[in-house]
Amino acid sequence: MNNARNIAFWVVLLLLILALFNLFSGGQTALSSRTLSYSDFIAQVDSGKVASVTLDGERVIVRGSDGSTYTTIRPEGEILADRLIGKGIEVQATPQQQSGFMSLLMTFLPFLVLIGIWIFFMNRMQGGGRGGAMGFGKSKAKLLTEKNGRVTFDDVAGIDEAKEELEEIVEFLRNPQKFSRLGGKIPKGALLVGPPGTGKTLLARAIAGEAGVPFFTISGSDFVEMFVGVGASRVRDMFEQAKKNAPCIVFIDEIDAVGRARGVGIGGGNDEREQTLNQLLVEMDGFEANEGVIIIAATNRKDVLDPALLRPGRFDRQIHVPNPDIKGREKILSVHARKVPLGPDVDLRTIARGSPGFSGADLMNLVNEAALMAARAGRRFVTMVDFENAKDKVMMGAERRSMVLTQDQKEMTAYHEAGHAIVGMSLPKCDPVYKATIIPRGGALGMVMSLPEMDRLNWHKDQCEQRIAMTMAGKAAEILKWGAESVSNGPSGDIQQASALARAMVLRWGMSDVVGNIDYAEAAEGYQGNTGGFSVSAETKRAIEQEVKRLIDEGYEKARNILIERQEDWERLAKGLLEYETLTGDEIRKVIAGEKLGEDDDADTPAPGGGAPSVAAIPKTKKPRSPKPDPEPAPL
Ligand SMILES: Nc1ncnc2c1ncn2[C@@H]1O[C@H](COP(=O)(O)OP(=O)(O)OP(=O)(O)O)[C@@H](O)[C@H]1O
Ligand SMILES: [Zn+2]
Repeated sequence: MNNARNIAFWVVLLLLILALFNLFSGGQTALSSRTLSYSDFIAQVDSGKVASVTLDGERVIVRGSDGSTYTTIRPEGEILADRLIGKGIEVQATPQQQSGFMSLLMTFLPFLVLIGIWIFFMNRMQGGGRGGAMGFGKSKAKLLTEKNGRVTFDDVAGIDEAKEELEEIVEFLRNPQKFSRLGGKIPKGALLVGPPGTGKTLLARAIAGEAGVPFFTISGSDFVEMFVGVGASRVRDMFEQAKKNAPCIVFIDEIDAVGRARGVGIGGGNDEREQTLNQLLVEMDGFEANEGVIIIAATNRKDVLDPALLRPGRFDRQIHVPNPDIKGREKILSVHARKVPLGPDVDLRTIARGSPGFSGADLMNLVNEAALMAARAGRRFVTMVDFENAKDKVMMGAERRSMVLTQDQKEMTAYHEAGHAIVGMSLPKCDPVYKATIIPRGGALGMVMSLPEMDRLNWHKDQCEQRIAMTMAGKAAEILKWGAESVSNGPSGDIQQASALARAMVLRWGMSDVVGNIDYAEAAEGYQGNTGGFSVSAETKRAIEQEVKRLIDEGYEKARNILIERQEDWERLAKGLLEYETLTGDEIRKVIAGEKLGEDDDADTPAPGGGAPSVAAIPKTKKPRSPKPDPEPAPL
C-alpha cells in the first residue's frame, strides 16, 4: 500500500515538473536565440540575405540565406507578407494563438488536470476524503458513541483476568477526583497484548462503556503516511481532541505499525515513522495522568515494540489477552448464542471442547455460520448438526461440490489424503485424525484434519518432527504411487506448512543442536528491533538452511517408510475415500480394518457433536495482520 502511494507521488511530481518545463519553454520550439531589431531585419531583406520567413503573430522567425536563424518582432500594423513575396522570399505562417479565454484555458488545462489528480490521490490517502485535501494533519481518530452500541464487560467473556486488571481503570474514569485527591497514580496507558481476534478492541470498548466515557479509536497504520510530518501532526491532533473530551479513552489498534523499535529495520529506518513515534512518546509524557485521558493500545507483536513505549509513564500496564481455554470458549459461545435460538440438542460445552485454538472472533464466526446454515435448511432454531457443519466450514473453508474433478484427480487426492491420515495415525505424538475428505473445500482438493485432545499450550520437539512427517506424507504418497515425475502441485500447501514449522523449530525454539539456543527469527526477518542491531552471519544462515532442510527431509523419509510398511492399509483407506468421499476418525479406523460402513455412518451427515474433538486449525482471519510468531497447524 505504502509503495503504491509512493509511486503515485513520484509520478505526479514528475508530471508537474514536465508541465512546468513545457510552460516556461513557451510551448514552442524556439530554435533561435538571436534576435535582431526590425530595421536590421528589413535591411537584410533588402540586401537579399533572407531565404525564408515564418510569421508567428508578431514574432518573425527568419532563416538567412547563409543558413543562420534569428527572430525579430514586427511592429503592429506592418504588413510584411506582400513585401517579402515581392522579394521572392518564402513565407510561412503559423496559426494565431487563440485569444483570451481559450489560450488561458489551453495554458492552464494541464495544471487543472494535474491538480485534480493530486487531490484525488490525497483523498484516497485520507481514507475517503473526510479530511479533504487540506486535512493532512488531522487525526483520523473515530469517535464511537453509545449510538454505535454500548459494549459492557458482560459482552466480553472468557478473559476474566484481563477484565479484572482493567476494572481499576474503569473505577478511575468513573470518578477521577477520588483518585487524584489521594495522590494515587493511575496508569496513563495500558497495552493489550494477544493474538488476533481475542477481543482486545472489544475489551477497550467495554471499558469506555462501563465508565460511560467517549471512546476514540484509531489504527496505528493510520499514522503512517507518505508525507513526512503528517503522522506526527495527527498524533498531536488526536491528543488535543482527547483532552477536550476528557475523561475519555483513546484506543490505538495495531500499535506495532508505528511503535516498532527505532533506528533499525529494512532500509535503515523510516524517518516518518520515527517522527510519529517520537511525537507519540512526547505527547504521552506531556499530559498528566489525572487529566482523564487513558490510552489503550493493542498489539499482537509486543516483541517488536520500541522499549521506550513500555517505560513507566507510558504503556506501563501490560495486559495479556490470550486465546480462550475450554471454559472461556464455552462462555464466549454463550455470549454470542444469546442472539440465536438454539435447538434442545445444542451443548455449548461439547462445541467448546471441539474447538481448541479458536479465538473469540472465530467463535463468533462459528455461531454466525451455524445460524446461517440453519436458516438455509429452513429450520426455526440452530441444531448441533449446524454447529458441526459450521465448524467444518470455518476450519476448512466452504465445500465446493460443484467443482468437478476427473477420476484421475480424485484418485490422486484420495491417495494423498490417505497418506496424511495413515502417517498421522501411525505416529503417537500426532494429534488424532478427526476427518478426511476428498470433497474440494476452500482452496484445497481434499484434506485431513487432526486435532489435539486438549488445548495445545506448547509444542515439543518430537511433536514437531512427527507433525512434519504427517505433513510431508501427501507428497510421499503421490510419489510412491505414481513416481516422482507425476507429482502434482497439490502438496504445495503442505510444503509451506512443514517449512514454517521447521523454521520455527530452528530459528525460534532452539530445537536444532547445530544452530543452538539462539533466537534468530527477528534477524532472519530482516528486522533487528530488540536484537540490538544483531545480524546473522553467512555461515549461520547456511547452517539454518541446512537444518531446516534436514528436518523436512527426515520427515519425508519417515512418512515414506510408514507408507511402504502399511501399504495395504493405505490402499484400503484411499479406496474408502473414493467410495465415501468423507470419513470421520472412527470410520477411517473401520475402513482400514476392512469393515463395511453401515447406512448410519453415511459420510455426508457428520456425527453430531458427540464429543468429537476438533482441529487445531485456525480459520483465515478477516484482515491482514502482523506476521504471527508461531506457525499454526492447519488441515493438510
Ligand atoms: N472474549 C470475547 N468475548 C466475546 N466476544 C469476543 C471475545 N473475543 C472476541 N470476540 C468477538 O470477536 C470480535 C472481534 O474481536 P476484536 O476485534 O475485539 O479482537 P481483537 O483482539 O481486537 O483483534 P485484532 O487483533 O484483529 O484487533 C468481537 O467483536 C467479538 O464479537
Ligand atoms: Zn496434503
